[in-house]
Amino acid sequence: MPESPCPSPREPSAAGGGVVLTVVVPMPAHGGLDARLSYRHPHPLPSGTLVRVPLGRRTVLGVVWPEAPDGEAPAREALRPVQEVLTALPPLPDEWCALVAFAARYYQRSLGEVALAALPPALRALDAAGLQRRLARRADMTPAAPTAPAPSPTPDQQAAVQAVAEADRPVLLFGATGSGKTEVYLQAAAQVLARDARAQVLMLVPEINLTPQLEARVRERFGAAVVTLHSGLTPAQRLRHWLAAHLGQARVVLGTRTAVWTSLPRLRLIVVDEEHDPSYKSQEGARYSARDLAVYRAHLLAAQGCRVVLGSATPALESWHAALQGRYRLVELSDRIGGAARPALRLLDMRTQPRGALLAPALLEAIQARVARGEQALLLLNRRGYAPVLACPDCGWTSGCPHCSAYLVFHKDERRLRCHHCGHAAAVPRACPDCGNVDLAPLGRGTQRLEEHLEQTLAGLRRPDGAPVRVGRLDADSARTPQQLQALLGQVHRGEVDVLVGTQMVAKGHDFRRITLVAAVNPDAALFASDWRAPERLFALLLQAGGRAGRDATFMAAQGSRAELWVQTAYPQHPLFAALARHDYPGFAAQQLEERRAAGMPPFAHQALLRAEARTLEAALAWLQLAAQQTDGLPGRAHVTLYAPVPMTMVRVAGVERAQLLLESASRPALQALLAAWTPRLHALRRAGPARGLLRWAIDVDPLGY
Ligand SMILES: Nc1ncnc2c1ncn2[C@@H]1O[C@H](COP(=O)(O)OP(=O)(O)OP(=O)(O)O)[C@@H](O)[C@H]1O
Ligand SMILES: [Zn+2]
Repeated sequence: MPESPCPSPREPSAAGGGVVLTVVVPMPAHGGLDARLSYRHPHPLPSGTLVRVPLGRRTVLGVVWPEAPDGEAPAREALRPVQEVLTALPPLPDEWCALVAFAARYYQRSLGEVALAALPPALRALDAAGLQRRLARRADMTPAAPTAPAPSPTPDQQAAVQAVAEADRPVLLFGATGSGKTEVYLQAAAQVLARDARAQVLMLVPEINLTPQLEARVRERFGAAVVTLHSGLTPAQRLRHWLAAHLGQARVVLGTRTAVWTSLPRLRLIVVDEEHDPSYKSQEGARYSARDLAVYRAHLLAAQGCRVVLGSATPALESWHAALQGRYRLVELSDRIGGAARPALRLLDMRTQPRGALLAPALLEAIQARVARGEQALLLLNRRGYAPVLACPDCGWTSGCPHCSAYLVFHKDERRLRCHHCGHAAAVPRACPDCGNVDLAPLGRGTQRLEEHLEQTLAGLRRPDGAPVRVGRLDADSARTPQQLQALLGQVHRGEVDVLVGTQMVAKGHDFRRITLVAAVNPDAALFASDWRAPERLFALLLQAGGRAGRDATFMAAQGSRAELWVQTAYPQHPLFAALARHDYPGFAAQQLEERRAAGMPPFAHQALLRAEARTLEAALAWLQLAAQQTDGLPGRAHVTLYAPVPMTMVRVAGVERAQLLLESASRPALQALLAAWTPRLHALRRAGPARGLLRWAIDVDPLGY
């Protein structure tokens, strides 16, 4: 990422009896202002101070801002007084302001939008009195002594912890699944906290509810000094946790993507677990990457000795490339804890299996044998529902969504057809709407169908204790609430479920101890998807899924069992599988990077998308065409390639047509210069209103998917 100077606090200028303050207010860039406004106040206030100021007829939360680095004067029309200063809170740290300023600039959003979205929503509604009451009510967070002792680190882990402490650049912790990366994060955190009685640690994870074990582990280790920040909290909880972090009482913040914005006055270590996970990239508002911002944040705090660790068994190719170039320090954990073997790959050539078989007979036998021995099996099928389409074999009717360019998925248990994109639901028709045929057939397979199939085929099978086999399913339907999810995960951990079927949710960092066999039922679609990141994603998914097998070396030895990853595919010769069989991420990455280099794709080029949504596809495309013309003569233009506007792969969602324009450049500064000059032109173009029917547009810098 490009560097940005930390803006220096502004010397307030005299105006009337007091001073003029620059305050950032919640305002989207569409107004043509950059969301910095001037207000009067009797005396100077440090930058980062939270204030309440009038904006139009409302009173809003604002942040006293350091003067713009270019000294450009903010709009002065509205020299109204600051209404209230939230003196109960210390100002937001300079580094926080610098992070927000950078993100607004880099992702082409208004400062006010980014700054206010980075604060807890409940804070926006509080006045000084309300805040005082909140603070008084807050329970005292006395840092409790750790409740669980740390295991003694392996030599590899010890070396990794030391490398983190000594690193002069971001660390990429590359370690196989189950190699003890989490333990490295915990020990590195413990070291930082022990060295400085006020130091704080930020741990980012892709998803908190899916891996409650991790939260439990962090809490066991650091006691009451831990707070979480994620979307599952109530607004009041979120505010309470945020305040604890901002006031320095929370020493460890464990959170998802949005937690990267937490105000942490003494941040000294940032961990990004499973750094390859696409959920670190926001898909709305400012489309930021929490991983990239974490790296930038540590860079802002380099002088204070803040470190950042990105960890994964399958790093994003961008991160891997940075490590190869030496921009990141590569630290490896080479073995699984306890010497557990990595799963052996078994490819099942589906071209030679009985036609229409959901599971190859050999795989079914293997599952039966394992369950009969008291082991667990995990089956990955990345489609929820019973069947992805309902079809009429007579006339060819298919269950299309009336609002989207997608099929309605057949959910057998509720007898409904559901669109997974817009939420549209309809009863299953009794007969074909086109020809009246009553024998409609589900096409393809989803997790519900696989679950049903397994329940039928395994019906006679017994576990070692004589009990019948239990099949469980983990997907967005079976785990609609956090409670359902917790209950299901608990059943798997306690061994009450023998065969677990699920979407990619089953592949995430679970530490299930008795799983010995993992199978990918139908991964082929991803091999040839139009998205050029698909192979990278599939490799990560399969390797991570396989990583759930055989994690407990003692259990494996006692069972005399061998961890296996089975993959059903019609393309067993695909090079991706050869690399997977060798557990060879570096080999896979080298081959992918070579392809990307040859094709001039990221990380060898930098991209941005202009997306447009409109009532008609023509309107969306026409607006993108106008937008493209606006790039004429802009700085950086000569070094940026503009592609023709195209419909998105999923062109229609919820009745809205979507199109996009890709910009690409070998030079990030050139692309940034162009975007910065282009954005105000686009706002002006929109205000002038030449494109009828346009609903929204947005720029996505470093997009992850098309
Ligand atoms: N030094 C150690 N001594 C004993 N047990 C350990 C040690 N380090 C880790 N473990 C245990 O080994 C298992 C795997 O470790 P951990 O969860 O840290 O791995 P990981 O690399 O984060 O895994 P994944 O990437 O698959 O989520 C856990 O049950 C953990 O408690
Ligand atoms: Zn739909």
